Amino acid sequence: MDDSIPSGLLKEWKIGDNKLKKFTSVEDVNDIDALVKKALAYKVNPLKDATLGINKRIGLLFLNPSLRTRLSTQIAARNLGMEAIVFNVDKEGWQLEFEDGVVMSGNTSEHIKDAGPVLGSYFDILCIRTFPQLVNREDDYSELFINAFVRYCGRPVISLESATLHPLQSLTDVTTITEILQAKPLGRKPKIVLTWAPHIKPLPQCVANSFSQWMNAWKGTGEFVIAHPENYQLAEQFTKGATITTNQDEALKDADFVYVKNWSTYEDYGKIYENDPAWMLSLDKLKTTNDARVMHCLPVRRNVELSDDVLDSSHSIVTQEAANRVWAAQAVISELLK
Ligand SMILES: NCCC[C@H](NC(=O)CCC(=O)O)C(=O)O
Ligand SMILES: NC(=O)OP(=O)(O)O
Repeated sequence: MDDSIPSGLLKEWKIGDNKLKKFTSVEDVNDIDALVKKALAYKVNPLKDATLGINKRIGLLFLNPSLRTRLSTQIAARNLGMEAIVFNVDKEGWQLEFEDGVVMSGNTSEHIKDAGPVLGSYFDILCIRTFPQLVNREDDYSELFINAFVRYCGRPVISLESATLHPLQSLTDVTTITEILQAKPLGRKPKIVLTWAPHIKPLPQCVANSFSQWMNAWKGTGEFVIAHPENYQLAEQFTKGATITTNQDEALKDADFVYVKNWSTYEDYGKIYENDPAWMLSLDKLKTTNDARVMHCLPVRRNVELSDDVLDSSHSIVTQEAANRVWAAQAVISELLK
């Protein structure tokens, strides 16, 4: 499949100014398409702003594991001339406390109120990954960790996936869809389907929430459909505007893009109610689609969430999607550097 960007298009692109101050949600972005164009322009010419971040430092703090986010963000920063320092707080740092006013007589050794300003003195931009606990919905959905981080570090913050959202992933996803449609235009806006998939562990709702939020905000979305089993509805604040169904076959009809993701329950929070393998996308199910491209943020559990025959087929664009993480991160960092 040809996934290159037609070079003529690049000349016509006027890349707008997003005036980003932080990047924790689609709500921080004024113009999604401008950011996407910026990402695709970096893909064509990775080093076009190679000195923009010279003598600047970006700190990447991980409270949870990562492959793509950590590496692509470091590469993106390097392409802009920045020094990137990764800190695995969960393994190498003091255990951080994020709640205000607590008596710190338990496991946490350092408050974000103290660590935040210190980190802010070391770095020009700070990034953090903090998964949800999946125990108390109110706590997770208040985004306690990333909000405290934003509040106390005094620097522009990039979310590397928080308790409820994964905006760098979603920007990449919109970028990848745009890239594919530019290489092979449909002549109409695409039908995009987010489908739940089985998994063995209770997973965050972040990627699904975030994809829904971006799909609903993006002008390029034609029809956006979310398919999930009974009792797997996501938070309405992110899905409002989407068509929601429990009939996966119905959702898949004529789809141009199918985004596959597991999430745990939102209402009765953080549970697994359903693991019917019938929800796993197969080549057979893709027959009613418009030769759909299949997306997944990765990591993916093969033959649980997605079958080998789909992942290893030409439908799958998961590698292209993951590769594009670099350009999305580079677009965001460069906006924050301005
Ligand atoms: N950053 C991308 C996804 C991260 C996380 N997946 C996971 O934890 C998968 C773990 C596993 O399969 O063991 C999620 O769904 O939000
Ligand atoms: N998609 C994604 O965020 O991957 P990592 O968890 O490996 O960073």
